[in-house]
Amino acid sequence: MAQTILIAGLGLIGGSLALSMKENNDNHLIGYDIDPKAIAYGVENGILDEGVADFKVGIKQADICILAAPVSKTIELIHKINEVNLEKPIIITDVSSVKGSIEKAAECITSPLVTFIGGHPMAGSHKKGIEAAKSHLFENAIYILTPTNDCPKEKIALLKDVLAGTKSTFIELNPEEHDEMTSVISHFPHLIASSLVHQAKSWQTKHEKIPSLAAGGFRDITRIASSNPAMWQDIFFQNKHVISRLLTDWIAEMNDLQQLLQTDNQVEMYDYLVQAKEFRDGLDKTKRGAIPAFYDLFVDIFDQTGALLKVVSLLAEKDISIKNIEILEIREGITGVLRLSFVTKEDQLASHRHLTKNGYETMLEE
Ligand SMILES: NC(=O)C1=CN([C@@H]2O[C@H](COP(=O)(O)OP(=O)(O)OC[C@H]3O[C@@H](n4cnc5c(N)ncnc54)[C@H](O)[C@@H]3O)[C@@H](O)[C@H]2O)C=CC1
Ligand SMILES: O=C(O)C(=O)Cc1ccc(O)cc1
Repeated sequence: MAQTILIAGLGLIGGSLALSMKENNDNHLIGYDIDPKAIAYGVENGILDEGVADFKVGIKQADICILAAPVSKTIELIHKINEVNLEKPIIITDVSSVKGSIEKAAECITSPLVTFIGGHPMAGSHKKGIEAAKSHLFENAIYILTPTNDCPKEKIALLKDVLAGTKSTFIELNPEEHDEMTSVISHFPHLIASSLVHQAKSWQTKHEKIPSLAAGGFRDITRIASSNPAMWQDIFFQNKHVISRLLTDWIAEMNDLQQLLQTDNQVEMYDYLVQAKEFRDGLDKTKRGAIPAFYDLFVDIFDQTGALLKVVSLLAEKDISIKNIEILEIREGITGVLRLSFVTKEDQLASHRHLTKNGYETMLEE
């Protein structure tokens, strides 16, 4: 049955969810945002069927409401629900990167017409705003739901059905598990990535060439530091207890490493690196992680006019779609390296075969 869906918060995630739902069903999509420009963009570009200037007006019409504002603003919207005189049953979900504080706010909802099911699609980008929204953003990603134990199964099934266009895989967790796990694999790494960038920035005062030396490894490990600072600041404070615990463990571990260096303990340092490599390599052998990554292929090229075009044309011949291209280590007149990213392993392997056949030296990222 067609549903009326309100999306409150029309940014990267709200906009992408709207697009993914629009492609796959005939539901009526209403959008609300504190920024009227986001609503106008959604309506003018056919992402939404309708915009509303008042959250309370939108939620009264909706069968399903998706809260997609920053976490702290989503909590404020949840508190507003009690001010609305709802007239029909509604499923309310959210997309926040933190679930404990959201669940706590949802416990305050008094209306028996509301079923609250926390949600978190585990995909994103460094961009923000509805202009950056993509219908395929959540494809192959894990979509976490945090229903309470007494949540009716048919309501969970209906929500999954409405979100089917995301083409993500749903898993159910409780909010505590969610906040610990996402802290380990997403929130805390973000904090460390930003701190590494700060370290490079402060050493730049001594060595001004640091930015031009910052190569593959540094760029890989700090990529996420380029994401939306306002969003991450909010996430850190909403999940501050878990992040704080991880930070304490991390500081202790850094002190241990300092100790190994100062006591010239090469054996234990080697062991530390081997264990990290084994765990990291094991991650790649199992399934792709919760946040979709890409399959990379490194291709040696010569810095000649048209070198990039030649590689791209060869892959186009085979109808292979490239997700991302990065030129690494290019220096005038000598070989450089292209990093090509693919969505599937098949595309990665087919590109490897085709480019090798055409005389290119390539290296697969295993
Ligand atoms: N960006 C990412 O990579 C991911 C973000 N998330 C979560 O999604 C949520 C939204 O993030 P993005 O879409 O990336 O942010 P965004 O900055 O692109 O969009 C947020 C939107 O919410 C609107 N907004 C702010 N306060 C509001 C309020 N009180 N009422 C209605 N709208 C309001 C803003 O005007 C903006 O349009 C956050 O809770 C974040 O934790 C979840 C997965 C990935
Ligand atoms: O691309 C990445 O590595 C991300 O970290 C994207 C992301 C950001 C926030 C989330 O809550 C979930 C996923």
